[in-house]
Amino acid sequence: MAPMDHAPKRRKTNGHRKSRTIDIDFTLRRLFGKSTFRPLQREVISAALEGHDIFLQAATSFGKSLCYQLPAVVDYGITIVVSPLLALMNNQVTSLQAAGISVATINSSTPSSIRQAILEDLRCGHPHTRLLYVTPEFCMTTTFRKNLQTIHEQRELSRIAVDEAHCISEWGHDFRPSFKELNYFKREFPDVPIICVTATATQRVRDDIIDTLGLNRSSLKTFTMTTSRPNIHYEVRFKNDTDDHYENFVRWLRAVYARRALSERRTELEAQSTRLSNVSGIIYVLYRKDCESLAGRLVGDGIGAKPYHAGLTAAEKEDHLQGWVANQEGYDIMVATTAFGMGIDKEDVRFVVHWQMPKSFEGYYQEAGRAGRDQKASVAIMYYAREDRDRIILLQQRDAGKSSNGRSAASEQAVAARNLSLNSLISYCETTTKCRHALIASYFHDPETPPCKYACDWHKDPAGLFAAKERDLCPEEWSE
Ligand SMILES: Nc1ncnc2c1ncn2[C@@H]1O[C@H](COP(=O)(O)OP(=O)(O)OP(=O)(O)O)[C@@H](O)[C@H]1O
Repeated sequence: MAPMDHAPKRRKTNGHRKSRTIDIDFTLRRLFGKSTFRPLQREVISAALEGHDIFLQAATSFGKSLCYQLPAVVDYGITIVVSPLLALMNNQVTSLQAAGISVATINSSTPSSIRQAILEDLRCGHPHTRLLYVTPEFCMTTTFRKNLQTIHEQRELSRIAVDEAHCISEWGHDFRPSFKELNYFKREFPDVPIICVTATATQRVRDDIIDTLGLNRSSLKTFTMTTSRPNIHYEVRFKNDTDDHYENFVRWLRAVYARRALSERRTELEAQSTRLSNVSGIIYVLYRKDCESLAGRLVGDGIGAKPYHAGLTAAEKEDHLQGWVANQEGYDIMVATTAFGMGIDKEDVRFVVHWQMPKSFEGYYQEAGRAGRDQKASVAIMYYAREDRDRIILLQQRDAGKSSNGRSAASEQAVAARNLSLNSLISYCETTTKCRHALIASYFHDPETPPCKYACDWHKDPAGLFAAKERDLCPEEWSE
């Protein structure tokens, strides 16, 4: 059954965006259940409703999705949301449907009967659907493009939203070639505004996205916010290949449990019927085999953990994900390969651990950003070993070497950008003289250094950090 559509009635604009009074505060409260806008959300939404192309860059968990979802429900017609993440599409569709908004997705997991029903809705040119989430690959199909033509002729194509827009750029860390084809939208529908959102884009990536999509720079509104996540406590823990950092992690986790067991906190948790061990977290590992073995080891020690990687069956993945999202006993920690959790809006992730350093600065920031989306205090710990660093450098060099024959200048630059990102992350790990929040802000060229109220290892104990590095890392001459 189609969900009830509580959104205000659509108004056609005969091709012109009339300035009209829309009570976006009312919609925010009634449909999205939020009492106030976060800083800048109102400005972005107003600019979208005025018909501007928009580039929005803001920290993880800022609330970027609302900036295209709210205009979609108060405006006329349909908004097409292009996203590279299946989880994001499914997660957003579920929560918007629960709010009574007419929303749909076509992706590889959409059953064919539902896909047909959605395409039927589009074919008429006056779709009932307000937001349609699709992959960049689907945007290239002839049927979809034909449907879009019809909708556009009926003046019902409201706007295009591109989520995780850094994927468009060859210099972005998640580059997907099919994203390059998204220039189709401005070519075919120059009057339809585009809003792109991302948490991670350097100036160069930003320029590349704007050029690739063919956005009009003179009318483009760019909003770049700080990348700062003040509620995340960033920490680097040093190790070397001879250390098994498992004990170090379990000790830390048990100390967290112990703090929750202190009388006042315990009473509070009991009143909320929350388990003492319900400290939700993600451990990112680089290799699939580590997923299984680490999850198994944690379970052996009585800690609820599940693996999540591409080798699991769809049913296993679904079970592990749902159990984790619902804070079920036995599912507290997801041990996952990279990128797990992107697009999944689980608010109460209290910690993110990188079992090894990841491959890029942006990837690290995005993954650590899964923590504390409810704005409450959370922890991001990275275990750093110079041996891991060297293995990753080697892998990167091999990958670059494989594609070096006949490489274009642009690809050369992309390789250079990846090296820069990795080197910056190495430098972040090796630095023991600066605030972690400041280092992150500096990588993303934030105009201001964010305040840090003892929310990083350096601010908390600079001497201890320095001593740990000296003591625990393998000396440089051994790590060659
Ligand atoms: N004005 C608001 N008031 C309260 N909560 C909000 C508001 N806007 C968004 N949120 C909530 O903030 C959380 C994060 O929003 P969203 O998923 O859009 O993040 P994002 O900016 O896309 O982050 P990421 O890049 O990490 O995916 C969601 O739970 C959302 O409901």
